[in-house]
Amino acid sequence: MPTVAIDRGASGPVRVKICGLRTPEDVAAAVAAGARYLGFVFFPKSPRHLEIAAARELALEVPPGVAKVALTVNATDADLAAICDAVPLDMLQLHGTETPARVAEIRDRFGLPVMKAVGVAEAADLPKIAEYEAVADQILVDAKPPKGAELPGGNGLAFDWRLIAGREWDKPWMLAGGLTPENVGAAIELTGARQVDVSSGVESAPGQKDAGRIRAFLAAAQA
Ligand SMILES: O=C(O)c1ccccc1N[C@@H]1O[C@H](COP(=O)(O)O)[C@@H](O)[C@H]1O
Repeated sequence: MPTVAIDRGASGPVRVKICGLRTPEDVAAAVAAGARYLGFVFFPKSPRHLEIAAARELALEVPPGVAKVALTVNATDADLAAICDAVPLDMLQLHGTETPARVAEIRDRFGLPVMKAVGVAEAADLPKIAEYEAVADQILVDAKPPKGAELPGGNGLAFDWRLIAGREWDKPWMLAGGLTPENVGAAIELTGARQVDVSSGVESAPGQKDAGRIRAFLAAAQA
């Protein structure tokens, strides 16, 4: 059963997702700092990739009330089944080119809330959000990766937040892409985001989380 409510987060502090956790120390630091979502990456090209057994061990350490999110990229049903069977999860984050129909299929088949990432670089990218709102439980509004990028996310790249300033969507949403302890306050102020997601911005090197930067990010997001 999911341990967190999925809503707009209108009341209370801004909710933070720390993504790409790889060690028990990472999990402990994110939980102690007050993260509401923890992301585990299942994408072998990523420096944050986890084997399923390792993710299971980490997920078992997460207290109730903190959502455990599996990030996948164009995963097959077999891949998803292997992850969902072994790892206690609260949500799937789909970060590839999954179509709205595929998102709906995954949501039905695996019985978990789904957050679909939508890449934004210009105003013409925004209508895609509405397409996915119809089938996903949450939308992750992320920076579109540069052409030819190895990773479809986790590149530490921000988009022009003015593109979504004051925008409202029907479904809960989260802001991502190049957020850091230094810029997250401005990003929240400009966009009105009530949920934010970070990976590279709380690392000392790719895949190496930094407990001090995790604390600083939470403090800045919730200031
Ligand atoms: O973090 C990764 O390695 C990753 C790999 C493949 C797809 C998405 C990935 N990360 C997600 O990307 C956004 C933004 O990350 P960043 O803060 O700009 O580094 C975030 O949602 C991560 O969950």
